[in-house]
Amino acid sequence: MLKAENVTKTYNAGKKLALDNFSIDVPEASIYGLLGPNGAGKTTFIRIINQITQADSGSVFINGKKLNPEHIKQIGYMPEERGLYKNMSVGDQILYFGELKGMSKNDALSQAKYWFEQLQIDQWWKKKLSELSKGMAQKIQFVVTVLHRPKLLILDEPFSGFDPVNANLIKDQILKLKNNGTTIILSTHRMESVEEMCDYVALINHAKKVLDGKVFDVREKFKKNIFGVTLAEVNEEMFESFKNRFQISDYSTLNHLVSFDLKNDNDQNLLLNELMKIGKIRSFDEKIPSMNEVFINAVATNN
Ligand SMILES: Nc1ncnc2c1ncn2[C@@H]1O[C@H](COP(=O)(O)OP(=O)(O)OP(=O)(O)O)[C@@H](O)[C@H]1O
Repeated sequence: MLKAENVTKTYNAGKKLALDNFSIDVPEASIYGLLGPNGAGKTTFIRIINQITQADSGSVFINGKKLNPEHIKQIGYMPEERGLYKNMSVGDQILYFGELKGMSKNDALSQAKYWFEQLQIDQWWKKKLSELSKGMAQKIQFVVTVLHRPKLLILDEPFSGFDPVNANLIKDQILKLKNNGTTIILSTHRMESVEEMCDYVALINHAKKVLDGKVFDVREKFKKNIFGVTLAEVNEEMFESFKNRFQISDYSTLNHLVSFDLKNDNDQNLLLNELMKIGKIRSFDEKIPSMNEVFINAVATNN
């Protein structure tokens, strides 16, 4: 749905390179995580898509068409620094932003009604923004972002400021939007959200893309052939000899259970066979690195 080809952007008359030949492909109706350390270039890319700033070179396409001002109405952008008017009422604010996106008043009202029900905020219409808490205001910002039914939704840290219950509420709404065909770019530092929600990710470091792909494939790529094992009723003598033959790390004994991580360069079925002789197998699973580990690893190796 969105394609970026060799996008390069500099600031300060070319002295500061913020994006260096950045290319990605965002499939339709997917959630695409845009990750990277502070200052990597994520916001710069998002601003280019939103036409707040222009790339020095390279191109961005939406559904095969070169990015142009007509696309703005198809995009919903929730920036990290939220931009609502403190002294305006919630209702007026929503109608104003709806109008900016080309909606009729009636359409904006009926969409607002839908979202106010979904987010359980029916009583807030007449309140001033200054009367709302940070999390409450953020719900309004979310409504403003999705009101005009954008085909492309760009969310920058959408969960910051929400308590766990409201974060879940917003997460479910984002997943629902995706299931209904919206394409979503999610920029976040919360790796657990990436694991839970994203289909694809790209990681930017020092202005360059250092990896991209399906979340599952990216995690698989970083795995180190480590298996976690828990055994009960362990034969101590056999376990000692096993320990001397295989590489064991993170060993612990608790409530008659022995758990350890095992680096396995052998066939895993053979390994399981060996383990079965030592005790009763309670669990045996391959350790796939978390997105947090992938992030730290990828950034460390690309510094
Ligand atoms: N208007 C600007 N003028 C000069 N330099 C800028 C400007 N905006 C961003 N930069 C620089 O460009 C680089 C990329 O910044 P960007 O805001 O895109 O990073 P980011 O990945 O969004 O970071 P964060 O996770 O902290 O939000 C940084 O080194 C930043 O200092």
